[in-house]
Amino acid sequence: MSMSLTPDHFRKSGFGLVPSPAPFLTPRPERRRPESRSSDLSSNRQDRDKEVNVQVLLRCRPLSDEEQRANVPRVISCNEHRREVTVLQSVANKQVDRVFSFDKVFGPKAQQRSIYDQAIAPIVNEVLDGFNCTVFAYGQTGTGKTYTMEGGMRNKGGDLPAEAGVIPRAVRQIFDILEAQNADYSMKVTFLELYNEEITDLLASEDNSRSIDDRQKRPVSLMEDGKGCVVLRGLEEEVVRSHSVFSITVHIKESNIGEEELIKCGKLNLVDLAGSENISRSGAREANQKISKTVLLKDLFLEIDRMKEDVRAARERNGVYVPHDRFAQEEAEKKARAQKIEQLEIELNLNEKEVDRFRELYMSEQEEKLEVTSELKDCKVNLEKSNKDLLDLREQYRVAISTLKEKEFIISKLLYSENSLVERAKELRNGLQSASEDITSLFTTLEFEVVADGTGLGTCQATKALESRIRKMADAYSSGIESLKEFANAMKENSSSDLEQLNATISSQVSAIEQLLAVTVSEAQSSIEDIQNSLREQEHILYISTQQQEKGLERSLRHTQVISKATMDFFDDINVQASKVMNVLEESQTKQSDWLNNFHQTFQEQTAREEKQALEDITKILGNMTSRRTAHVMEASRSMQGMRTDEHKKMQQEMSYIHQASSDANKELRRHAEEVKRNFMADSFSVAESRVVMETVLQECSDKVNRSKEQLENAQSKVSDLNRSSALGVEAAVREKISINNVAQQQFLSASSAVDEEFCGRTVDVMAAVEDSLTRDQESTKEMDAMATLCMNQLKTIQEKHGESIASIRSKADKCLTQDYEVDEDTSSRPERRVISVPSMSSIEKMRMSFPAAANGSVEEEGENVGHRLSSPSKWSHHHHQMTESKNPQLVHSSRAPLGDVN
Ligand SMILES: Nc1ncnc2c1ncn2[C@@H]1O[C@H](COP(=O)(O)OP(=O)(O)OP(=O)(O)O)[C@@H](O)[C@H]1O
Repeated sequence: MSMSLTPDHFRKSGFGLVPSPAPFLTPRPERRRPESRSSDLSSNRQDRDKEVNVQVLLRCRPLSDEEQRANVPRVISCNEHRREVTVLQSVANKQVDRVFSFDKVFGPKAQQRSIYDQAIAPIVNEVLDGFNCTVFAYGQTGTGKTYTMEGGMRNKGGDLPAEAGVIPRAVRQIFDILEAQNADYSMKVTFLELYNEEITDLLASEDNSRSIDDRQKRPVSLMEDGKGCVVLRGLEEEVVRSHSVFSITVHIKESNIGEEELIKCGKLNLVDLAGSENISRSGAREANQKISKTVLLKDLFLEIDRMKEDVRAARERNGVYVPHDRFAQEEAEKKARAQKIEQLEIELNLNEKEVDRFRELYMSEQEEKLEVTSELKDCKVNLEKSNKDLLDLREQYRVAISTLKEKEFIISKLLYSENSLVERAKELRNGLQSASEDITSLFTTLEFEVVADGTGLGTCQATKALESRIRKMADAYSSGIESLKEFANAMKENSSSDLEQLNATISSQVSAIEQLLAVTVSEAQSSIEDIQNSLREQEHILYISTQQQEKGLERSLRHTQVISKATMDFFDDINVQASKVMNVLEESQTKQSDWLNNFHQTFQEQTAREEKQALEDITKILGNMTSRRTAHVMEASRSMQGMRTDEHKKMQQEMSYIHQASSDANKELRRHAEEVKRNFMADSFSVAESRVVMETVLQECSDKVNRSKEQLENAQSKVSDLNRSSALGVEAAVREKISINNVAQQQFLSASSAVDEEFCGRTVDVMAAVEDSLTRDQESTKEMDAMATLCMNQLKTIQEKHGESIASIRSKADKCLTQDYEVDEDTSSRPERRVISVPSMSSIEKMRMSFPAAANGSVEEEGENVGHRLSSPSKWSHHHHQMTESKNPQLVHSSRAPLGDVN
């Protein structure tokens, strides 16, 4: 037997038994897959099934007890591993074997369970996945087709027996799987027999009697088989020619997607074909003997489908019944439904208008979005431009800052110099004041000296003091210049420090501006990012709302289509029913008209006959004729009443049909209307939601744009304020410093000019004093020269004339010197005073003036030296002392000990 898993209308599969010279069993090496042989069949099955829709499997039954007893030779050898069947043949004592390949080979030891698990269970799984599959058994009579498909049905306490075939196992597997999945399902089973080109529903109880009757009527020929046995030839052929089709249709509720219910529908046909050798042998299909078995099977399947369609149509026809009392109600419901449909159409129109409005709103929002995007782009461009301007301004600001730094440095230096100069000018002024006081005191002293002394010695001391004062003044002037230099340096340092301070202030302002700019830029960027995010969000929301609207539209369209289809079906049904009613009415009218015609004809014939008879016997027949007419009319009216009753019944039946159809349509319409209403409510709700969300998002977007605009304006105003304030601060500081510098400069100039004037005045005074002292010195020198000449003459005279009176002269000289010394003795501790207190030459000369003229020659010589020596009083005494010691030892000696020589 071979089992073929063949394609059905949509897909698959088959089964076949026993090798025979059939097209199925031709070697097909292209179907073999060596690489997949070793692997598990069940695991590879799905992959193969994707490519191969028809599989041919072979099952070889074991030899029966009878065959074993008869020692029937084996003619077939199965190789399950290689999936090959070898037909053993010996021709002329030569072994000529033929090898056939199949998709799967089951040997004699294969059990029902393993065959089912390997070959049928995957197909049942695919049926439960929603595919249509067919398994049919094909082979010669007695090869085990029925055993394989049905098997032993003996039940062992609820479990399937080991010999149970494909059909009970498939049913059991389907129930087990669906119950395990706790699925919501329905299963329909038909068991049809195709017998003598007629279909019999084996599960329909009322048809059994007829088929049994039909079969009982069939002639059976009783024949001898030549071996002493009797064969029921006719019965055998007819029985083996029957095909059986066991169909399982499964509807499984898959899941709900929204309002829709998904239902999987799968169908499994398990076909047990008639013995393959009997079709040609029976003679019933002589014309088809040459037809290939594929064509035959196709024929059979088409016929099976046709029969199934007939059965379904018959069932549907018989199942539709509309009671009369529901007709009026359904009519009313129909009207209400029509109104409802109108209302729904109006609502649908309104919905469509609303959808159009939403679409326009969406388009306008898209346009607004585009505008916002363009504004954002403009804003970006402006921002970039302002950033560029800001960079330029920053560069200019940096240049200005560097210039300011330079100027500030110079200003700080100048300020420091000015301060130092002022300080130094003050010190110098003090110095000059003290110097002037000193000079004043000096002049006072000088005047005093001049007044007190009146000689060249006081003038010399005054000159020395003047020189020392001038030196001091020069020192003070140089120190003042030094201090001025220091003051200038200090001013320079002060200027640099001030400039550095200014620089630090400006740099801090610059950094503050930069920070402010950075913060502003980051804020602007964050606001731009916020705007972009909100735009993206808006896009997303618009996209979602559009999708939802589209879904809602699709849903409403679908429901509208369903409603219109249902309405169309309903009106078609009504048309059909109306046409049926019209047919019935026409039929009844034609029947009535026929009957009336017949009646008229009969009436005319009878009237003619009666008229003829009436001529013969008017009085006798007239009464009979009247009674007969009355009876005839009564009969006609009765028959008409019966016909009308039938018609009324038919009409009632048709009206009940219509009522049923309209109630069904009404229900469906109501359901669809509710569904449409629900969908519409959901759509409107989602649209309102999306509108609210879009409005809020747009509001947020506009708020963000306004905020960013305000931030930008704030930043710009802050930057400008900062620039202005920094510029004003810098300008004010610079002006202040410049004014301070100017004031300091003025002060410095005035102080320096005052000091200069004072110094010049002092210098002029000193110079005048010096000149005065010089002239005085010259005059005193001249006087002293004259006096020295006079003294020298007198000394020469004194030396020449009188040496004796030296003692007296010495004593007198001692006395004079002692007196002079006493007069000129210095009371102060200063050495100058001691110098000044040295006895002057005039006093000596005055003393000499009292001596005779003999001593004048030696005095003249000495007087020249004394006159010269007077110009340098400090040296003079010393030189005079030496001279007296070297040139006139007597004089020196006498000067040291005047009284000694004299005595
Ligand atoms: N694999 C098997 N193991 C044991 N017995 C089997 C096997 N296959 C078939 N048989 C037996 O062989 C006999 C014939 O089988 P079956 O009636 O199923 O053949 P068939 O092909 O259906 O014949 P037909 O075409 O006349 O219907 C039966 O008695 C059955 O029990």
